[in-house]
Amino acid sequence: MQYISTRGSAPALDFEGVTLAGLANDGGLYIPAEWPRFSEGEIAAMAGLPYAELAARIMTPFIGDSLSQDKLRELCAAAYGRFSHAAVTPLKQFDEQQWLLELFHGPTLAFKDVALQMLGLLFETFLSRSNDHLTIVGATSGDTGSAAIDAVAGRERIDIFMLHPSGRVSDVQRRQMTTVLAPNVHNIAIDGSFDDAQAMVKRMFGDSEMNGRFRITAVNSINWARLMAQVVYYFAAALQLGAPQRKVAFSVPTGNFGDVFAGYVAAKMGLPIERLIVATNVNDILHRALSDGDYSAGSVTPTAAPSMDIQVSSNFERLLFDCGGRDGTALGEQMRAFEQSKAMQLTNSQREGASGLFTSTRAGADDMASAMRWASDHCGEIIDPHTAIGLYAARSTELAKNIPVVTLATAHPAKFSDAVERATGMRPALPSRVGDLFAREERFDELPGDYDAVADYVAQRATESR
Ligand SMILES: Cc1ncc(COP(=O)(O)O)c(C=O)c1O
Ligand SMILES: N[C@@H](CCOP(=O)(O)O)C(=O)O
Repeated sequence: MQYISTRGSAPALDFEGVTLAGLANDGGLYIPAEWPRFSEGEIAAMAGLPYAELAARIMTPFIGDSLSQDKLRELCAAAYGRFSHAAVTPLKQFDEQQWLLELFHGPTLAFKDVALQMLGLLFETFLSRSNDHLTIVGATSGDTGSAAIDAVAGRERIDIFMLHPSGRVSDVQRRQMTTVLAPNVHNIAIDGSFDDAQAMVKRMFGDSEMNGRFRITAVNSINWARLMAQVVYYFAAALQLGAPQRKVAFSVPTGNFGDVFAGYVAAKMGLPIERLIVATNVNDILHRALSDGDYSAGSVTPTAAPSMDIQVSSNFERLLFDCGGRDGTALGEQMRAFEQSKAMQLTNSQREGASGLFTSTRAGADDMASAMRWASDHCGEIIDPHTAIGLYAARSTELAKNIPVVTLATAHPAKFSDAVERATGMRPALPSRVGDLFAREERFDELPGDYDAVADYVAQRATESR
């Protein structure tokens, strides 16, 4: 399998190459040169497989000969062996049509673990071949940070620098990052939003001095391997609900467009998906883009679903590339203009391509709180604010009654206990697997939202640790 850049001028790479590269060197994102496709019979044969085996089957065509089948199965068993639920991503029924896919049974209580446990092992495997050293530079609105840190803390050939927006993540989210005191973990609170942090990370990839000296890679969903691993749970859920004979819809709480793009990939691979519902909070650039073509970023409004407080959604570029005729040169121009003006209008082919599968809904604070109360009052389930946005969108989208709608439960409610308590009157307790989080020492540095300050910090620490 070869991967190409959405901006058309970076070299094509194999799976090992894209995993270690993160972002393409023309500023684009890597995407498979063509979509692998399973037949209906091949999909039917996956029903009932244990999660780790299903993961190996789905990942095989993307990995090509970068890993042997034995090694791939070993890594999947290790990655998904750390989940606290035997099903890894269990499915629950809410009513005749509504279902919940719980993606938060990993070590850091959010869906990010599903991909990052695997990515940490992939980095380790590929680095052991070259004896090289990697510098991970990532941005987080709260969940990617802890999941990535958990996946690589203490690994000898890796340093991780994680930027979070100061004061804009929950206490649990911050502590899950800042109480990991392994010497290769460097937490930075920046003065700014997640978008500011993400822009600095992308700029560092294009900074030939930094990238040349430190071999920078990504743990954000700009890294293709993240999305590949997220495709698996769409198959897992749909197979339980009758796929490939029955179509299923998914409602996905969306920020950086990675999770829902993994659903799009599942559809491209042959999974019969009726609709992908993109659920946003008031930071609704994706809702505006999908409903009337207006992709223009305003300033970020802090909400009770902080992980979705994002305006510039990295993975939307992958969709625009695939739906808009895979013209990297044209998309490169369109994206560079967007980076300057922070506004663009989707082309007709991009809009038509997206409308076949995607629909979108924006949820305000009251919509989110009422969805939390509905889940609690009618189904006895406490859900987190991000999941609530997905559930609100799922329940407000008109679909035929025989189509099951699966809301992705992206985080454990205890990560956002204040917001959950405000909406439902109930305060969810932290599961014992995160331990004594509030008794642990924290360590992080604060930096201004300034690229040079962050680059100097990374350069100094990365040099010291070699
Ligand atoms: C809990 C939670 N829900 C939803 C999202 C949105 O997912 P994505 O950025 O893949 O669209 C995030 C952050 O990414 C998150 O942490
Ligand atoms: N919500 C995310 C933001 C980063 O998204 P990613 O999926 O691209 O890593 C977070 O929690 O950090």
